[in-house]
Amino acid sequence: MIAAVNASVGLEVNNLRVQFGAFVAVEDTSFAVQPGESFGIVGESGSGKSTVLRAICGLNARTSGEVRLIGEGALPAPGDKAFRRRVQMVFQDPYGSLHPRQTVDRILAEPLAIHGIADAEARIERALDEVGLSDGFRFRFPHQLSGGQRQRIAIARALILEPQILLLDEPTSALDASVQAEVLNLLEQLRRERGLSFIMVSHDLAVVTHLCERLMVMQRGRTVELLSAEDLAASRVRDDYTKALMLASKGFTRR
Ligand SMILES: Nc1ncnc2c1ncn2[C@@H]1O[C@H](COP(=O)(O)OP(=O)(O)OP(=O)(O)O)[C@@H](O)[C@H]1O
Repeated sequence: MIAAVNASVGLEVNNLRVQFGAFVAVEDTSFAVQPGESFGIVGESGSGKSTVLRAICGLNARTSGEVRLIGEGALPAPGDKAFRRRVQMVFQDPYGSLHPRQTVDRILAEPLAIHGIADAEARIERALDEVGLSDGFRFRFPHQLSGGQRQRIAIARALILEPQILLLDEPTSALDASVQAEVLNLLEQLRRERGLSFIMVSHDLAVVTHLCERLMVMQRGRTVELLSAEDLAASRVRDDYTKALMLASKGFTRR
């Protein structure tokens, strides 16, 4: 396993607003994720959670507001190639996000080629090892993997550039309960070992509180409240919408 080589880096979002045509999907959204922190974004479908993650990566066309890294030393701005290397995204549906006609080997080599990194062999081997898959998986296609294995490959692809922040968009929602727990535990282990910061989106409070220390609740593109996982577990919740989400999340318990 690799120890964290760089100090942890966090991220701040100020007054984010994202518009699709006349529709405002996200507005007045501000939050800060401290270096090494695990931060969750929850809300029902369509509340704007994924749009916030995509905005951080610069993937939405009409976006205003500020996104910046926080931590020691000179840090790259969004739009810089170095920012994209430090901030990596893991998508909800690994079947959709992994190229169906590429072997694992090529899937993992691609980001290295884009960023001009030479020691592909060693990095691929290490990334597979870190997500608990042996070298024997290197030449399989996505359809030759289980759902949990596909998600592990998607995580390995995100890790291969040694980022400092992972943006996780419903990383376990396509998996059944036991595999979901395995992948969440793997993510938590990687976060601790690498000193990563996480921003994780989910509609499921049980999943978010398994992994996150603080969270933001969103409804119709706006922040309902910011609270700690402890507050949530102790039902120190102000807003009725958050209370309704708690009721809807069966099996919601603090880890
Ligand atoms: N490219 C786009 N063009 C137009 N509207 C969009 C686009 N992307 C998202 N939206 C709209 O913005 C709103 C927020 O979408 P978003 O995907 O961020 O929600 P979400 O909370 O992540 O939902 P889910 O949990 O279902 O993924 C939705 O009403 C969606 O239809």
